[in-house]
Amino acid sequence: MGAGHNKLFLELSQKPILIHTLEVFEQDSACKGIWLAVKPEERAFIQSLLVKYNITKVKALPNGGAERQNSVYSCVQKIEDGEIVLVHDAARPFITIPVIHKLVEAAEEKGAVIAGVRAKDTMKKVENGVIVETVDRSSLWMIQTPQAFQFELLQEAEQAAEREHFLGTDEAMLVERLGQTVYIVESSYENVKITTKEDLIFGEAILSQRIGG
Ligand SMILES: Nc1ccn([C@@H]2O[C@H](COP(=O)(O)OP(=O)(O)OP(=O)(O)O)[C@@H](O)[C@H]2O)c(=O)n1
Ligand SMILES: C[C@](O)(CO)[C@H](O)COP(=O)(O)O
Repeated sequence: MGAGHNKLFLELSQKPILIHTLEVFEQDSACKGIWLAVKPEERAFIQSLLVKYNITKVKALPNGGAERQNSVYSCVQKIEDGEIVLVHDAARPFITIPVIHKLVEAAEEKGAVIAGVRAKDTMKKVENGVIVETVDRSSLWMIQTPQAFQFELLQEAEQAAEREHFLGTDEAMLVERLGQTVYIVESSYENVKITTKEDLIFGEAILSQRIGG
């Protein structure tokens, strides 16, 4: 993003991205608690934001790690018990309560369910600037968060990955390694991960359309 500081503090419609994300879970009456991994040097500022925006469901703010998976592990260690746990990127502020509920309902039945959308573009595998394969996109999905799991399954998957020094790019990979089936719930193309500057423009457009409509 090149923001010079944590991109999650950048504002969309005069509110930090982090707060947009937290507000969705705050407003979801089915959400019993939020565990938020933070950089130690940002903890006090984040606590002040939670007070300012009246975010009340945060149960703990453990230290995050070098990689996303390490941060998730810190949070999972702090959760004492639970039924369904959702892992969500703070950088995906446009998640909606209906998608969250679809995930939770499916996870209650199936154990492991993740959000995703179908690939829209033609997909090719490229090596050293050369096309090596055109991949059949009919079975390709772009994976998002939330990723929802029965708590004990996520705990087991996280502990196994930690023990075996396996680093994945999402939680489903850790559960797949256990031989467990992971299911998909169709989400929305609006649930983007704010990654580059253009995503801020998409984000403002999504918000103005939601407020306007
Ligand atoms: N060490 C890390 C890195 C990322 N995340 C979480 O993972 C999400 C998705 O990661 P992303 O934003 O893509 O990665 P960053 O490394 O934070 O950002 P960037 O790629 O823009 O530098 C972040 O919103 C944050 O919630 C985390 O908890 N711990
Ligand atoms: C979990 C994720 O958001 C699914 O798309 C993504 O894999 C996170 O990856 P990042 O490299 O940490 O952004």
